[in-house]
Amino acid sequence: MKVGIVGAGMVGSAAGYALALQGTASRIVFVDRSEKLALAQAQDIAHAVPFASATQVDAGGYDALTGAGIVILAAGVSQKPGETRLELLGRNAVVFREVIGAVRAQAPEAILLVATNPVDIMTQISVALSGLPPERVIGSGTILDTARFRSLLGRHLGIAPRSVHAYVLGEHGDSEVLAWTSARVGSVPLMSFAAQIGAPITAEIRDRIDDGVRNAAYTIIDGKGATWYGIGAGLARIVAAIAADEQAVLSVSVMTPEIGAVKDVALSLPRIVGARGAAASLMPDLSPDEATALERSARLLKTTADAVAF
Ligand SMILES: NC(=O)C1=CN([C@@H]2O[C@H](COP(=O)(O)OP(=O)(O)OC[C@H]3O[C@@H](n4cnc5c(N)ncnc54)[C@H](O)[C@@H]3O)[C@@H](O)[C@H]2O)C=CC1
Ligand SMILES: CC(=O)C(=O)O
Repeated sequence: MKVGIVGAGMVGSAAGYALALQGTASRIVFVDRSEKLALAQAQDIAHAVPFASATQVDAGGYDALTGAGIVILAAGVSQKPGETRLELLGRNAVVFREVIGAVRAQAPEAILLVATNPVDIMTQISVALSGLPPERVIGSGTILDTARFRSLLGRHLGIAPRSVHAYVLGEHGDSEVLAWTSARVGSVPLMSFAAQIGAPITAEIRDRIDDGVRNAAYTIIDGKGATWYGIGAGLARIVAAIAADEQAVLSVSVMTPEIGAVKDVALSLPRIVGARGAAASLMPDLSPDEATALERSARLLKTTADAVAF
C-alpha cells in the first residue's frame, strides 16, 4: 500500500521511519510546506531501507499522493513547554483548511489518519472538511496514551506490555480517562493479577501511573522539545491494521454519536480497525467514576470544537 505523509517534521518522519523499518508500506511519500525538508526526510529514511525492507520512499507535492491508500496528517504546530494541546487548535485548524482539500483532490480514496493536535478536534474538523464517512477519518487519539499506560503497568508488574490489555479513553489530552476497571493481564483482571504476583496496585502506585500517563508529553517536551518515537510507532501500528485488514482492536479517535448526554464528538474508545477504517466501537466496562470522567472529557471536546468555525 502507498502511504502519504503530510507534515515531514518530527512526527511525520518518525511514522515514516517506523513504516519503512516494518516494511508495512510499499511506497511512502512525504509532502511538506518545506519541500527541502520533505526531500531530506525521504532521503534519510530511504537510506535505512536497505537494512530492513523494500519500501520506496519519496517526497513531492500533493500530486505525489495520487493512489495513496492512507494519508497521515502530521502538519502543523506542536506544543511549547507548558502549552496544552487544546491551545494549538486555532493555528492547526487554519493549516487543515489548506491541507484537507489538497489531499482529497489528489487521493480521494485514501483513509485519513490524523496525528496533528489537538488530535480529537482535528479529527472532527477533518471529517467536516473532507466529507468522508466518519469511519474513514481516524485520529491517532489515545493509541499513544494506551501504550504509555501498558508500558507503566508492565514495568510495575514485570510483564511484557503486550500482555497488558488496558485502554485510555476520551481525549488525547489532559481530560483522558485511564480505564482501570476493565484492565486485564492475559485473561486475568488487573487487580487480581497484581495481587497474585505480589505487586499490588496501591492507591499511591495508581496515582503515580495515572500521572505518568497523563503528563508524559509535558515531561518529554520539557526534556527534548517534542515527542515523536511513541506516536511514530503508534501511527505505523494503525497503518498496519488497515493495510492488512486486521480487524485489530485499537484505541483511536473517531466521530462518536453519543457519550452519555454528549452527541457527535470525536474521541477515543477501543475500535475495530481494518481496511474499511474504524468500522465498529467497543465500550469497556467502566466504574461510575470512570463513566462520569469519560462524559466530562467528551463534553470538554465538544464545547471546544463547537467554538471553532470549520
Ligand atoms: N497525536 C499524537 O499523539 C501526537 C501529536 N503530535 C502533534 O503532531 C503535530 C506535528 O508535530 P511535530 O512533527 O513535532 O511538529 P514539527 O514542527 O516537527 O512538524 C510539523 C511540520 O508541518 C509542516 N507544516 C506546517 N504547516 C503546513 C502546511 N500548511 N502544509 C504542509 N506542511 C505544513 C511544517 O513545515 C513542519 O515540517 C503537532 O500538532 C503535535 O502536537 C505530536 C506528538 C504526539
Ligand atoms: C505531544 C503529544 O500529544 C504526546 O506526546 O502525547
